[in-house]
Amino acid sequence: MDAFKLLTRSTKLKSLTGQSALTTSSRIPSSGEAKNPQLFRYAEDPGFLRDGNDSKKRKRGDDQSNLIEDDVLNLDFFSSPKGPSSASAPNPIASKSQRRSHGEGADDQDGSDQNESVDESHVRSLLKAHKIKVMDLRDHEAIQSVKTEKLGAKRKRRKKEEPIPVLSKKQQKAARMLFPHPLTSFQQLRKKYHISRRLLENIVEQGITIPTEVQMGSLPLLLEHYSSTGNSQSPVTPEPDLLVVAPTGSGKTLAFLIPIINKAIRHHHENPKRREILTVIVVPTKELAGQIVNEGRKLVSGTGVKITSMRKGMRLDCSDDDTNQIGKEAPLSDSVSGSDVDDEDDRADEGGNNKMHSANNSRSRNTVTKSDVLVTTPLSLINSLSNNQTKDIVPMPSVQSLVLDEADVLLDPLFREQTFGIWNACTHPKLRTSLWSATMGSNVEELAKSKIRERQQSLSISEKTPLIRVVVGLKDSAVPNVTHKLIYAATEQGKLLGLRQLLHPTAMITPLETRLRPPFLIFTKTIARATALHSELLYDIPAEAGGSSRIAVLHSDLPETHRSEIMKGFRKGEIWVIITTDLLARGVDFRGINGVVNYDIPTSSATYVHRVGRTGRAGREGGIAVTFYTQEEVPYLKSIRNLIETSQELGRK
Ligand SMILES: Nc1ncnc2c1ncn2[C@@H]1O[C@H](COP(=O)(O)OP(=O)(O)OP(=O)(O)O)[C@@H](O)[C@H]1O
Repeated sequence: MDAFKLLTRSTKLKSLTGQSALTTSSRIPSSGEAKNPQLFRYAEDPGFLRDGNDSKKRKRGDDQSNLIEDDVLNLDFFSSPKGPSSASAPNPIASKSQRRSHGEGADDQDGSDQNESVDESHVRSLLKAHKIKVMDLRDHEAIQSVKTEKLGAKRKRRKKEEPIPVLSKKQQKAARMLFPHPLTSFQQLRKKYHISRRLLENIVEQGITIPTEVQMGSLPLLLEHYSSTGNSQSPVTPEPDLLVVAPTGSGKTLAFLIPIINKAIRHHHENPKRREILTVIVVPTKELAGQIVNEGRKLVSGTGVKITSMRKGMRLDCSDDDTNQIGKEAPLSDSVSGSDVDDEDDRADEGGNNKMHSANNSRSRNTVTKSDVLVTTPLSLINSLSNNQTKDIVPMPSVQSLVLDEADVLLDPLFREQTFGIWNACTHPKLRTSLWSATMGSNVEELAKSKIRERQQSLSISEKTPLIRVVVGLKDSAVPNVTHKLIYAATEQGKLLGLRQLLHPTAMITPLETRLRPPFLIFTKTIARATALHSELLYDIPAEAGGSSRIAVLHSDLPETHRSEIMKGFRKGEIWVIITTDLLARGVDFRGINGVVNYDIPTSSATYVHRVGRTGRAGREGGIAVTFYTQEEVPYLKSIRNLIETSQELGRK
């Protein structure tokens, strides 16, 4: 009897278009990098752009542009009003003729490759094809006031007493849509945005050649203010605060690292004797912090920029006075003491990071970090700034960029107070904040908006900067390139049986599309269940194949060194299966993971999105997400099923 089939009333989800079971299993994430890391890559078919201009689609586009009245088109949240610099900063919503009259055409010919000579309709087609939506999130009043100012000035010329019309909601929505030129090649980073040559070399050296959608949409916004001269003394447009929602594995890390590293390189250039923390990146887990530092170190190689992860006992040197100079001993005080970080220790990978702390505990307690970029969990930094919460939080006046990665979790009640504490500690008047995640509810947007407003008021900052939102694909949806299986297991015993069949697939009874080849992750809802499942499966892998060493359990109760060892072992391919909790659900990037098993059903859609997003990264095809559920877990099924259908729909479009 086919026990597996008996237990598996597999839900009837439509299969992805053109994705047969055979192709799913013949090309799996562990078989290598995708040729193209983009998720919505049918955009590369030139026919698509032709289609994008066909009558049906054009009609939709025209509808949209029809909504944008002439006057609304004049709204330009980016450009500085006049001056030579504004000529070459492409106004994302100005008409072609307006841009020509501002001399933008000349810039196209001068500095950049042919992609930049694209006209506005092509820009819109590109953004649409790659499912990139950019929107100004400022309050209606702010938009209205820009509108009013512009209209007011115009009408003054026409007829003084004429009342200023109020924008309808529809018009306001249309006015908020922005169409910035997307980044179509990494070479543009240098040609157009003048990033450091070495930084570009470091990107290219990693074999990164095609920008992903989130990079296409967000990098121009974060770099545009230097696009004219390459000189930070004269930024041409205000750098915005940014909210980015883009699928898991779509390259958000690179999208926020490139601008902040470039900023640090400029800072060193302009202040050769000064090193201070310019950027704080806050993440929910130590695993993610370690990973970002590793990614960052590849990018900063040879640039003089230093990126460090926050460790227990580490003291920060946040002073912005001249005593904080490279090569000089930092001043000692209550919150700032000790010597500089040993580069050797500091350069280590995740395991090494911890090595320093455990092997040299007393020394690390006095460590000062004089890094340019600090990556930290909320609690580690708060503890460091408040002497383990025994004193007031020390401000960090030098920090100019605050990055909240997995922002929805960081603004969740669990972390919110700590995250806001860090945000408040960043007192630089020009602080820019960016929030990144694959899922972001509207409450997060509202929280971010009100925090930015509150901070500006409390620090009496009069400069009004744009708050821009970039969305790639559909907000809060799972990656479209993963095959989802919902498997009814009836009971706990049924789950175990089902899982064993994934571990030991038998051609006869395991459906082809459900075969899961290592490496993969198994998620449980609690540490206790993860531990129990690990004990249960420990001897399932035969000794000839490596036995119990191939399967590990990872959760937050384990010592940091142990956690790092497991992460390293998995990355090296020594460990094949990790049983874990939601500790590894977010941000962690193991490139060639073939699948994810939800041994316990996720209790929220966001958790589902992040867990299954550990596979199918950077455009890799063939990842599988298997979710077991028992009778008790049925109530959670509906939202997950809807989410899967939406993501499949997205993949088909
Ligand atoms: N342009 C690119 N070309 C090829 N690979 C890329 C590119 N950009 C990023 N990657 C790779 O894609 C993988 C996923 O990137 P990253 O971890 O930044 O995703 P993410 O969007 O932050 O995902 P998550 O939401 O899960 O945190 C990484 O291995 C990264 O090196």
